[in-house]
Amino acid sequence: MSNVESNPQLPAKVSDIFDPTRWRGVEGFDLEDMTYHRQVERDTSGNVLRDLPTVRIAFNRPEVRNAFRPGTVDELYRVMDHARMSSDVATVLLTGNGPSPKDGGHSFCSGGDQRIRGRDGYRYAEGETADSIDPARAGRLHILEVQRLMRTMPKVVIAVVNGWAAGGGHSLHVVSDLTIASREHGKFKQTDATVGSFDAGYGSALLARQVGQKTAREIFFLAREYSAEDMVRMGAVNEAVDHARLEEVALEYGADIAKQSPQAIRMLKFAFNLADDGLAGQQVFAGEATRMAYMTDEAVEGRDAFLEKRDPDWSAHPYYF
Ligand SMILES: CC(C)(COP(=O)(O)OP(=O)(O)OC[C@H]1O[C@@H](n2cnc3c(N)ncnc32)[C@H](O)[C@@H]1OP(=O)(O)O)[C@@H](O)C(=O)NCCC(=O)NCCSC(=O)c1cc(O)c2ccccc2c1O
Repeated sequence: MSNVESNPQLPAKVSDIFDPTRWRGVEGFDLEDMTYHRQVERDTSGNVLRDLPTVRIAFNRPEVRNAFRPGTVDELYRVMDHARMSSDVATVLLTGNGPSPKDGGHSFCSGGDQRIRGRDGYRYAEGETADSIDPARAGRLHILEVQRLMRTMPKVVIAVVNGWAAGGGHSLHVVSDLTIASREHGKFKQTDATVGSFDAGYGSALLARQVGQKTAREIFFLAREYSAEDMVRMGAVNEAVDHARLEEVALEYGADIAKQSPQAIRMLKFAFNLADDGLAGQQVFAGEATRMAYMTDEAVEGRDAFLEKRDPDWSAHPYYF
């Protein structure tokens, strides 16, 4: 065992391809269904030298193919929002821990936990099954709130599909900015209609933008299984990667993203979203345009003139064409 690997500060190995030397657990979260790690550089003894600009968010219910229940979604939203507000984070990797201790199956996410699905959405429950549902709390469909957060956060979200992406898990990969998938274990299946559900928002409409109308309808209407290579051919996955190298390659993506201008990345993400997101997309893009405007001397003159109770002097600011 090397010095690094014997360092007691290393986080637990939460997944088969998780390299504890590349990460530290993010403190301040009491997580049950998710894990949250920050990429770090360590010295030869394994001590953290500095944080690096990628975070790893992972579903941690491999025994049910990383299905999400309301508490899982609450945790996912909290850590995703923390990543959104961390100004030194450029890239979010969304993945699943595993494989399953029960049968060795690999999963990214298999969508809503069907055992606690009620007639009004997914129900909070003390235990794992329907008999422990909390009747005082309404059903939730708030994975859609997570989708909107992923879509509107000014960071690149990469789905790192290490196993099954099914149902609502499939939609999470669709809404991610980029997807890389395990060549051996990455499997895609849109099971919504099989269980009487339908993501009629990003999960279907955005998929049709990515793969075309006929193919998207095939994926939803037939609920067939597709490999990572199939999805690369269809245009929904950027790259199929050897399973053992999946997280390493995801970090290489993160390193390349971190070489680009943060401002350019967020303007590009919001520009890619704009047409499909309508006025809500325009609002997000326009907010960043306003931020850039505030950085100019021209906008400073407008503010200063107001505070100094005088007319603004625009003479130094031409009508550019
Ligand atoms: C993902 C699979 C194709 C994998 O098949 P495989 O044969 O490899 O594994 P098993 O089927 O044997 O599963 C092992 C183990 O895990 C349990 N499990 C798997 N998925 C779930 C799940 N989603 N919920 C509960 N439990 C699950 C399975 O029962 C086994 O348990 P054992 O006790 O028997 O060991 C396959 O598992 C599969 O098809 N899974 C179901 C996928 C699915 O239909 N997901 C739900 C789709 S609907 C949805 O996600 C959804 C959620 C929302 O919140 C929405 C909100 C708004 C709009 C739409 C929404 C939406 O569509």
